[in-house]
Amino acid sequence: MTSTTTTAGDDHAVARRLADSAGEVLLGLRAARTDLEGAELKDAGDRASQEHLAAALADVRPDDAVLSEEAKDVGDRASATRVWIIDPLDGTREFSERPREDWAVHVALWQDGDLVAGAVARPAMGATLATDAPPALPERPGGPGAPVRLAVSRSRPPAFVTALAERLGAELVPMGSAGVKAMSILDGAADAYVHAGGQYEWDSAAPVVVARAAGLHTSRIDGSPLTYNREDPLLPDLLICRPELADFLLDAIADTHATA
Ligand SMILES: Nc1ncnc2c1ncn2[C@@H]1O[C@H](COP(=O)(O)O)[C@@H](OP(=O)(O)O)[C@H]1O
Ligand SMILES: [Mg+2]
Repeated sequence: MTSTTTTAGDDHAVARRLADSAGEVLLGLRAARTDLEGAELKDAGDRASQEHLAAALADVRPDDAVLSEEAKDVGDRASATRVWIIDPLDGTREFSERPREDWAVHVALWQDGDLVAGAVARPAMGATLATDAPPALPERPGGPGAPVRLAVSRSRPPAFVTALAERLGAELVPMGSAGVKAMSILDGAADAYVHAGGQYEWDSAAPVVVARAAGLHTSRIDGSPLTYNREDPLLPDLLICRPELADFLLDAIADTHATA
């Protein structure tokens, strides 16, 4: 683990540093353990990143609670005032498919009712985005009239997304990892990320807080707010998109559901 002290940096900087250092652990593991593949590589990655992040958080933020995909949800996390919501390896499948780059580390902080800081590291791409320095949203290539590009899961795209894409004349951009899909909007490679059918708070917390800091729209697919640190961490659907497309996409999603 990288050396840290309890006073080192504000929460935004801590989120970035932890996501980056966990990414280094994962890159090192993937390079060194050429004997591992498939489920063994996935498990080794989940475990190594979880151990790193748990130790780092215990060091720099010992009084805060943690909700992680890879740790038992114990104690009174849901009634805590500060909770780090982490996914040590998002896009686990893609991590195990060398040399794919579409996997991420998610580190977010929830405080007093909402997400307040976070980072999404994309270690194999060398591209971390965080709330300490949110990027400016690039122009849409082709301008406002260009077909909408929807980032979707490459392994389990929600059934309604195909119908939605047909309704919109949109292009599907399949890739792994919720964080990679959300950040692809900030890279200018997609215009929206639509998901439904299952996911958990750790899959979307860091992507959502970084997306919001950069001015993107974030909501459930019915337009209601995404809320975090609930007793049950199931958070099965979301829409993250360029702000000027939000009403258009929410209407189209509602129409698609109405006619399904
Ligand atoms: N229907 C579903 N139910 C539960 N989790 C889902 C899901 N669809 C996607 N996810 C989770 O969302 C993340 C991104 O998935 P995808 O790449 O398919 O879009 C993955 O996280 P993990 O890799 O952390 O498990 C995946 O497990
Ligand atoms: Mg995940």
